[in-house]
Amino acid sequence: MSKRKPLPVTMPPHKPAGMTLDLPTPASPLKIGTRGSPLALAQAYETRGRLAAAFELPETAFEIVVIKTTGDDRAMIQADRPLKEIGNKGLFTKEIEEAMLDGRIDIAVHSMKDMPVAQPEGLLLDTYLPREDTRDAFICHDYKTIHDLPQGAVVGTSSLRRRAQLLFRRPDLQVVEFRGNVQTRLKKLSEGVATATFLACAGLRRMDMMDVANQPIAPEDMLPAVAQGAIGIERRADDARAERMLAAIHDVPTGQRLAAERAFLEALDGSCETPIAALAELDGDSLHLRGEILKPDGSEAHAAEISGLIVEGPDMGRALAAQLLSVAGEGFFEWRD
Ligand SMILES: NCc1[nH]cc(CCC(=O)O)c1CC(=O)O
Repeated sequence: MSKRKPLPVTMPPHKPAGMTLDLPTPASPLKIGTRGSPLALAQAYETRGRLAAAFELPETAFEIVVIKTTGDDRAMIQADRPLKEIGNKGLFTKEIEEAMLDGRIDIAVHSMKDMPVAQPEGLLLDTYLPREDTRDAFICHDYKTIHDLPQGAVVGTSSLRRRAQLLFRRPDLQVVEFRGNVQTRLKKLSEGVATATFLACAGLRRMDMMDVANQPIAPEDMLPAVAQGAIGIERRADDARAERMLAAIHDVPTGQRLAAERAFLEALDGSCETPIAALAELDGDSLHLRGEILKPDGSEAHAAEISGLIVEGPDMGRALAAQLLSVAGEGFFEWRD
């Protein structure tokens, strides 16, 4: 009986002839594009850390390139002006995607909940890091839950979804615009501009601010935004190096969940102007999807859920959207232009 000699551990993985992996080096780094907010930077560092670990590269083989977007421009974004008036399509992504198409950056790191369902020609957004906590947190110094807030209390949020969900439960409350990054909003809260606000647990965790998120809200009480808690990494469709590198850090379960949630969003033709919530969860080989649509003033809300095989996720997303649209009836989206 002949035994095969085990391969020496130092032997490089088999590569077909002519296909070099062409990894980045400090002299020729992989350029990671990101916005400059503390949360965006934390997400870019996490991406860099995972890529460096997967390919045993030093951090200097990567360059973080901060890109200012229209959405970050303080003069453009006056605190009291609704984002939809400024034209929110690509507000936080346009300049980053242009930089990628120009080759100034190789990949871009995004919060998936801020990303439209379709990307510009030539770009792909199909890599996701393992999803964080998907819940919203109730941020309030004096009260534990929405229901404990006094009559007429002021709540700050710039999220149409959170505003609608809140007013659906507590029509007496007053909602004020709370623009800016997480730190800015927390500052406004401590200055007394509002009694309470909401922030995603995921963002707080990624910035090591879990003490702030001490009042997480169950999805039964506030269904999160589509893709909340997921980081996505975008690349040029023709960049073979980026494709191979990102494949090594992609989280398949997160991709399956987002496929169902984003199909739901797409079927509703959702944008930042539409209060839409959805959450997919996996259990073995099945997927459970919950969805909700609301009127912006919280006067009406419709929720439904669906279960099936993971592979049917996108179909379930579309089916759930169709079901909610038929329940809501024609005219539900009438306020939309
Ligand atoms: N729109 C801003 C935004 N985009 C993603 C997150 C949090 C992180 C995430 O949900 O992945 C936040 C801030 C917040 O909602 O508290």
